Amino acid sequence: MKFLAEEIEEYAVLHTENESELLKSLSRETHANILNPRMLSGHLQGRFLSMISKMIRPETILEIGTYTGYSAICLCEGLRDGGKLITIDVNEELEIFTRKFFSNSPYAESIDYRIGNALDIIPTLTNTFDLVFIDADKINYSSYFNLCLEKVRAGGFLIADNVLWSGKVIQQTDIRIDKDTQALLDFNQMVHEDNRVSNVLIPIRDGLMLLQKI
Ligand SMILES: C[S@@+](CC[C@H](N)C(=O)[O-])C[C@H]1O[C@@H](n2cnc3c(N)ncnc32)[C@H](O)[C@@H]1O
Repeated sequence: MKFLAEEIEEYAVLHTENESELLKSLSRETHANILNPRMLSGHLQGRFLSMISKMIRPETILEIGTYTGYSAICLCEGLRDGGKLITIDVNEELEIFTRKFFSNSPYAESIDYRIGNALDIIPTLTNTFDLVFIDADKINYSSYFNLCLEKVRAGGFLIADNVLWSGKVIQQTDIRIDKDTQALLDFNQMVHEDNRVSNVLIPIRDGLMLLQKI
């Protein structure tokens, strides 16, 4: 399900800041060479993440689900001088491709790229985060939220991607609900009811849940 009419999305992109040349070539090369390129955040969402990061001016960001690094580079655009982004991905096959773009970006020194299962790595992190971006396996969204919340400073933010899951979150209940959809339904309900955070579900691209720790 598309949430925006195609013409409206095109108009929104046309009236949104351009991607950098680096992001354009990252997107092009991901589409040409890497499986599942639709996982990449893309122009409109990428500019949105960049803008959010520039509003927060984070010192420390955690990203769960690097893929080829598009959203990581967008989020780095708002980092304070000397700030750091830790990004985690379990897929080691993406490492060479992704590291090349990180090295060629202005944020080479700011990005700490870790290969491994986020469920194992997050508990080892001793940082306090200003911003967390959750964009990995949907089945573990609630676990990522629970693992990360204690590491987010009061007033800090979490963003979870794909929370509308192509509209499957509102599908008829007589159709069998798959595990990913159920995990997102549970996540959306859980954070909505959690009084430690305030939340807004933004229907951009595949749905972003924006959360602020109270
Ligand atoms: C949707 S993609 C991320 C897209 C990226 N954030 C962007 O916007 O360009 C999801 C990524 O999560 C990774 N992933 C899935 N399960 C994971 C896990 N348990 N730990 C770490 N990464 C995981 C996948 O390998 C995949 O690259």
